[in-house]
Amino acid sequence: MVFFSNQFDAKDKTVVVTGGSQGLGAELAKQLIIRGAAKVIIVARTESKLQETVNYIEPFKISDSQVIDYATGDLANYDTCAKIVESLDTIDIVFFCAGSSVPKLFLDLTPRELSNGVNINYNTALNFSHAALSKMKLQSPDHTRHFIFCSSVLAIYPFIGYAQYAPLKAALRSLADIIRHETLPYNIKVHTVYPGNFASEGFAEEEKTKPEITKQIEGPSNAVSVESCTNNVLWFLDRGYETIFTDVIGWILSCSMLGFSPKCLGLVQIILGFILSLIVPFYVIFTNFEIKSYFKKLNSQKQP
Ligand SMILES: NC(=O)C1=CN([C@@H]2O[C@H](COP(=O)(O)OP(=O)(O)OC[C@H]3O[C@@H](n4cnc5c(N)ncnc54)[C@H](OP(=O)(O)O)[C@@H]3O)[C@@H](O)[C@H]2O)C=CC1
Ligand SMILES: CCCCCCCCCCCCCCCC(=O)[C@@H](N)CO
Repeated sequence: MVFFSNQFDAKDKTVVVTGGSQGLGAELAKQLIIRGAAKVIIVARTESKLQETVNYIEPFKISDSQVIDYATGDLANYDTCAKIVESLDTIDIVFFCAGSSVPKLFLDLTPRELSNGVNINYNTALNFSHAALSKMKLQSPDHTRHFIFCSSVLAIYPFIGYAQYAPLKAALRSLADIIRHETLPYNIKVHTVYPGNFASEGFAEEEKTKPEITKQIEGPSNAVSVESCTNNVLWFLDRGYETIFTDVIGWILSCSMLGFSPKCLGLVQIILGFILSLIVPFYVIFTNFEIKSYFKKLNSQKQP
């Protein structure tokens, strides 16, 4: 399947993009309009930003019959998800892009930041996928529909600074794997994207609180542009991949944790997985050493 193009047909389809007011979601919405989607609905909490993005995408329409619209609401709330789904005639494709992280040391996070992490990164996808699937189940499965979950490389390698975020992205991997089973009768294909860093508005926000040690560890994942990240996602969707990475480092790290999820160049991953399993223990010793030095430095700065 993987070797044939056009496995992802957005033409004349109705697409919902959660978190579509900025970053990856907004760029995906634009590309889907360019690809001839009949209707693209972007969803987020801030109405002014949604209006701005709709105005930005409008000129990219390739036909007057296309619709780019928005819905406002907090998708961590189930009733909001249900209302948005109810307002649509049909749904063919959902991109679950809502998500954001506050990178800090665990004990520096406030209780509100902790619960926001769960709500924004997990509950938005949990609730909206449930509400959307309840509707899509009743539609005729005469063409392939798609769910695309946006996880993170951090679901594969979680490390210091991301306690508020990475565990929820790992939960998304699990949720997507389960929904992939449960949608088999409905001709809905489930994809999970594991992006590395990309330079969105959300990423710029993250950088403000990100501890030095976190920046140090994620050094090999340089932020790519939002456009390049979006193009990579669409390239792999077109070729039918269910597990998608947006940079090479993410794909390499994934070899250390293959499990039951669909593979991406599986045979090479298995071989690389073996090699990685020999290297990783040394990498862990090195990283632990770096983390201890970081805390020593922090403590010496605190005590004058
Ligand atoms: N940028 C990066 O480096 C990486 C990002 N990712 C993931 O990719 C996805 C897209 O990232 P990015 O483009 O950076 O995201 P941004 O932070 O730039 O945008 C997040 C979007 O989600 C919306 N959103 C947040 N909370 C809610 C909510 N409760 N209900 C509805 N909408 C919500 C925001 O709008 P509003 O606040 O108005 O609701 C905004 O539209 C996210 O899931 C992110 O975790 C993964 C790996 C790397
Ligand atoms: C042999 C072992 C080699 C190990 C190399 C380690 C490289 C680590 C790369 C981590 C990339 C993290 C990207 C985070 C993206 C994200 O989700 C945030 N921007 C939050 O949104």
